[in-house]
Amino acid sequence: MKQFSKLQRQIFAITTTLALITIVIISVCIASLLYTQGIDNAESVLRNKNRSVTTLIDGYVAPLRKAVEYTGSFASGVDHSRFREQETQEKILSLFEVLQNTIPNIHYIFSGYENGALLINDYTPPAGFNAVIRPWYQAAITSHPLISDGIPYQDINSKKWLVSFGKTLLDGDNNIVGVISIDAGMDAIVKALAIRDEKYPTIYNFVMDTEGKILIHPDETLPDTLHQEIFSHIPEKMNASGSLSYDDGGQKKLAHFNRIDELGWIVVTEVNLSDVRQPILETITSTLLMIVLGSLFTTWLMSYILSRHLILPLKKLQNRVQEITEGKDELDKYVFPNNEIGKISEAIEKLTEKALIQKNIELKDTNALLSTISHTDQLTSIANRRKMMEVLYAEVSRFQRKHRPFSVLMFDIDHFKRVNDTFGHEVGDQVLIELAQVVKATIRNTDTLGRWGGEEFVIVCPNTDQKMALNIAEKIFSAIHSYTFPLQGNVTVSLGLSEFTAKHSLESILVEVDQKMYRAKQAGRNQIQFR
Ligand SMILES: Nc1nc2c(ncn2[C@@H]2O[C@H](COP(=O)(O)OP(=O)(O)OP(=O)(O)O)[C@@H](O)[C@H]2O)c(=O)[nH]1
Repeated sequence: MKQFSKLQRQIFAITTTLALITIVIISVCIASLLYTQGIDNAESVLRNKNRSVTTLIDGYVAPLRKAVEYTGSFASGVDHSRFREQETQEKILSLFEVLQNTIPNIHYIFSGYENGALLINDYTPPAGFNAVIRPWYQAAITSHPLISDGIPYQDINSKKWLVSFGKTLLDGDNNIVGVISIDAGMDAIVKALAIRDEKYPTIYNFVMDTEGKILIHPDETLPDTLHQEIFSHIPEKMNASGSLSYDDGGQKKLAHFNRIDELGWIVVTEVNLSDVRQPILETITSTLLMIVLGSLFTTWLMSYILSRHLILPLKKLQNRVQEITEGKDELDKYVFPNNEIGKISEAIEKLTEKALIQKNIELKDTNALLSTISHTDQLTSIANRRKMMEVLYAEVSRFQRKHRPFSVLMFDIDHFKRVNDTFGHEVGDQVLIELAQVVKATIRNTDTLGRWGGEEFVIVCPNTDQKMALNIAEKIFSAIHSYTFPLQGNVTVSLGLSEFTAKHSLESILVEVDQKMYRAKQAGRNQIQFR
């Protein structure tokens, strides 16, 4: 699994926290905005529906009321005060017929008179019929001189819902002689009220009168009942229209009403609040979901971009520094970005390289010093026994590969114990130092002089056969003899030498020169043994 760096986790934590805070703030704002908008929208739907139903009812009723006005006026050419005359009755009935045929919604058009008589086409009133006591007659009298409010009623025979408008008929002296009335079918109105809405399935319309009595309702069992719940919420000082919310037996409702004053009707359009809230909550949920997903994606994208621009160069820098310190030849191919981080990274990279080069130089110097120390005799500053072994090993190898001759000389100061005993150890040391310098000055640069131990010395001479070695030994002898040491004067040495041959090994030639040196001692010291 991919390991995230600490910086990546911190960037992710910061961006996520900021995103969550933003999500919460935006969510609350958007949720309240959407809720308010949703309710406004529902109110606007209610208002529009209510208005269209009201307009439809208005349009439906207006010609009927006009017909009532026209029929009852002298403009129709009928004098209703002469209703008892046969000729007038025929005139009235033929006018009714014309109106019934031209205005589509008229179910019945009829007139009643103060003597109880009824004038109507295609209907025979039952025996003893008295127009004056009929509700439509009384309503028109009550509303005089205006047209009576539209009163819905169910026809006994057809069971159809009808609405009735009536108006008083006057003689020349403005005395009431009867009532003209039109009954119109309410099918179209009931149909308009019953139209459903796809978005809000519980929307419906109904009509009630100014006392809260339901006049027309899609549920045909309800007319003639009181609707106290909504009526109590409609403002007493009656506005032409308005919105309200109320509690209808535990069901919260949102409603809009419109008054049709000339009918005394209130058209109400209402909907269950839960029905309105449902789509709002769905919109809020889906919107918030999109916001959350969008924000989380943006957060991830921000983290990714920040990581690419901030963390990747730093990681590469870390790798590069590691590679430099590990001394890798081929460095990562990554090119740092052209920004502050890239510039800092390049500077650190250069600094690391510089520091490493400096360290390497110091290390080389230290190693060289260590090598010198480990190969140098502390007292005389010439090669020590370890160095001489290395030189010998190298010469033996070269001899074996290239058959290049070389010789080994070993010498020891004669009676050195006496020097120490007579003049002290420090003088002895000084003799060793000076002797080494004298010998070193005598031999070639290519020859290596080393202290083998105590007062014993070894010289390895490359490209030197036995004869040449003897020559060197004699030069050394002559140099030592001619050197005068400050306190003890002259010293002598006993020397053994051998040329390395194919029969020798590194160990055997050392044993051999040591034995020759011993023989020189035995033979009286201050001499060279080469056989
Ligand atoms: N001052 C000093 N003396 C040393 C050092 N190394 C060895 N010696 C002395 O060298 C002397 C060697 O004595 P011996 O082995 O008896 O040899 P010698 O007295 O030189 O006699 P021959 O070799 O037989 O001629 C001893 O007294 C050692 O203490 C050193 O580094 N400094």
